[in-house]
Amino acid sequence: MKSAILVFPGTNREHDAAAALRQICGSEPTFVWHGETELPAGLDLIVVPGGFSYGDYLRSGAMAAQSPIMGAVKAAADKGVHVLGVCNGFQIITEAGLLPGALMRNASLKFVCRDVFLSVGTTSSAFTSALQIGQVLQVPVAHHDGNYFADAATLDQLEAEDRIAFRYSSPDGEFEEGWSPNGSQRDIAGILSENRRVLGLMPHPENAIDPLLGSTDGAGLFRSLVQSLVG
Ligand SMILES: NC(=O)CC[C@H](N)C(=O)O
Repeated sequence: MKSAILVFPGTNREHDAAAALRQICGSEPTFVWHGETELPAGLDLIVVPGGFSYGDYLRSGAMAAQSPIMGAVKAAADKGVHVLGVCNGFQIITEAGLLPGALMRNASLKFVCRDVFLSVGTTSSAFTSALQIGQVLQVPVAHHDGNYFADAATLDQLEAEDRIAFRYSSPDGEFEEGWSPNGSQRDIAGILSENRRVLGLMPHPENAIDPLLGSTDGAGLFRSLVQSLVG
């Protein structure tokens, strides 16, 4: 599996993403600086990792979305290359127009850093194929702008097209008040693009791959990728 991890000024999870790709997918990623205009040839996966690109100034992800490398990312996505945006990466690819909606300030107006529970919404994507629908994953979040917003028509479309990959839930997989860390519309934690090859999610699966970190539930996403993308 050939993968690239983008690095912007202020990115801080690129090595966590690299560790997950190494440990679970058995592949060594290439780091690509935001000022580049080309990506390595023959990529299967582009990871846009978490962090505080451009210090979250203006709006989280808004400035990074205008970086030189994003033209190549959009062109690759148009050709069907898989793109995984985690946390700030989700914000960046949404600002770049690869996914609909926006990530707004958490409803609490506070930075939230803790484990959350995610219910798997679909297994029909390369990111979720090794999971089960309704399976509950314990994965950490660390953000202040994770409140997913889209208009009702877009949310209905995401649901109708089975594009909600993950929802915040209780540990039993129930959608009850109090479990979402940020007030996202319809408890959305992660969504897929129309062609199902771009996934953006706020929680950090790359930080839940080792028992020492309290959970290995994030490993299933990387296992799905390696099963789906390595033929
Ligand atoms: N961990 C992250 O990627 C954080 C994303 C962004 N800086 C926020 O706080 O919302």
